[in-house]
Amino acid sequence: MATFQIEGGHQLKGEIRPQGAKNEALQILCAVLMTDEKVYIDNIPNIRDVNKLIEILSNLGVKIQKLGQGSFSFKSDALYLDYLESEKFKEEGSSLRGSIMIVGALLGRFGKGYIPRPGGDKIGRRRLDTHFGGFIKLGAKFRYNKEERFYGVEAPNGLKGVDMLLEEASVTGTANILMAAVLAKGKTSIYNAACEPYIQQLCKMLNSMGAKIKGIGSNLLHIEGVEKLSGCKHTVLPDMIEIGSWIGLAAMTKSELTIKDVSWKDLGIIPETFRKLGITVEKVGDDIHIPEHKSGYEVTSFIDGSIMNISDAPWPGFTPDLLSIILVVATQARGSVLIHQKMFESRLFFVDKLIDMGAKIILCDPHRATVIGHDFESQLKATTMSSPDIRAGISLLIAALSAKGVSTIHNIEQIDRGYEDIDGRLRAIGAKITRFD
Ligand SMILES: CC(=O)N[C@H]1[C@@H](OP(=O)(O)OP(=O)(O)OC[C@H]2O[C@@H](n3ccc(=O)[nH]c3=O)[C@H](O)[C@@H]2O)O[C@H](CO)[C@@H](O)[C@@H]1O
Ligand SMILES: C=C(OP(=O)(O)O)C(=O)O
Repeated sequence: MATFQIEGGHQLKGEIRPQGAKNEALQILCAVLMTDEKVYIDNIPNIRDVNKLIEILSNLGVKIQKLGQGSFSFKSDALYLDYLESEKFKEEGSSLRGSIMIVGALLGRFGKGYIPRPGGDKIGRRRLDTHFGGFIKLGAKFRYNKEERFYGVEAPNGLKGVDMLLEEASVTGTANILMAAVLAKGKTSIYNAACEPYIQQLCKMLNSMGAKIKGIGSNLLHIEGVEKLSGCKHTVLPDMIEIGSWIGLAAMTKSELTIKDVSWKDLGIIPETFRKLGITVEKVGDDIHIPEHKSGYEVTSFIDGSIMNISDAPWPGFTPDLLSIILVVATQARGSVLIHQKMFESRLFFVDKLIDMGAKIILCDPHRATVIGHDFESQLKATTMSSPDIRAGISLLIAALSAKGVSTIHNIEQIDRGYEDIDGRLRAIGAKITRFD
């Protein structure tokens, strides 16, 4: 278990370039399985989850070439599908969430796909019903081995297009069903589809490979099945969750930061949500500039004067992955805010650690926490903690960077799952952080 030691209370300054998006890269990497031609991808982040998925692809027989930093080519012309039934795959496939999307890609192309119960953050129930319900509607036979928690879908005679209404707008579920449907016979429609920028990117990539997807960006996708896909070139967007993390870090440490080339058009409601906490988020070309918040930041209130409430919702609502960061930033705001994590039921428990550090938070129930901001009148105190999940981990890191004294964070592998060279990049803007492996 690796550890960070952080000397908090220092102001940071400089420019940050966001990494490629973790959750887009995981979708895009699965899509390389859908053609026997070469696929070139740029801006792939060098993070644990993505590297694990690349390893799974390599074990499946994908020929992978690293062409430069973040640039790779993939050729899936001779796959070892037997690997899918090996013990090795049962171990590797269950180590991250993103691996689930190889099922749709393989089912579409080869008529079969298998996966052990995928990993990812332990932040609540993470059901796969939407995924498998969609495959079954496309004509696949489903089997589940309860003992081994191993899922399988098979369609030896191919998939058949169908109209479907998803039970929930699942992000990886939509990506999975979409990949299967583009190679099904006939027309499919997916209503209540997730429509976040990363799904849009997947649709654009598949279309550039020869797929016929319409309705991109909406919650109703129309797909006309094709027989075969070809190679393509694709560039992964900057990571909006990382961008939000830098905004939160800048405000909390009263630092001036410029976040370069953020792709504003794909940030949706994210900048506006940080503004609700009183944070100045300036648009400078395609960069975000956060000025030094010398006199803190004040939570806005609703028109009727009622207390501010920030909650998550499927896109274009506010992403659940940034709520932990919003929560930590609220601990130093002027005013109070109710954080409502609607999607995941175990994601707010990390507030105990913030309370230990002196933050004023009432955990109302597993989904809601009220934060009463300190307005910088009292600094958080350094402590020793362990990172329970990726976003709680980065939030605790932000808290530690703003706190008085030296903090220790254990289990930083959680942070490394989604943040590339986080300590190196923090040191480059003036943070005092050391990694112990
Ligand atoms: C690898 C990856 O891409 N992971 C992301 C993906 O996970 P993932 O695709 O696993 O998450 P889902 O979109 O399936 O659902 C997340 C949770 O929200 C609930 N839910 C979902 C949709 C809905 O309309 N109502 C509802 O309550 C689900 O029951 C589930 O508990 O999307 C999540 C939601 O943005 C993000 O937190 C994860 O970072
Ligand atoms: C929940 C997350 O990731 P995963 O779905 O990979 O666990 C996240 O990125 O915040």
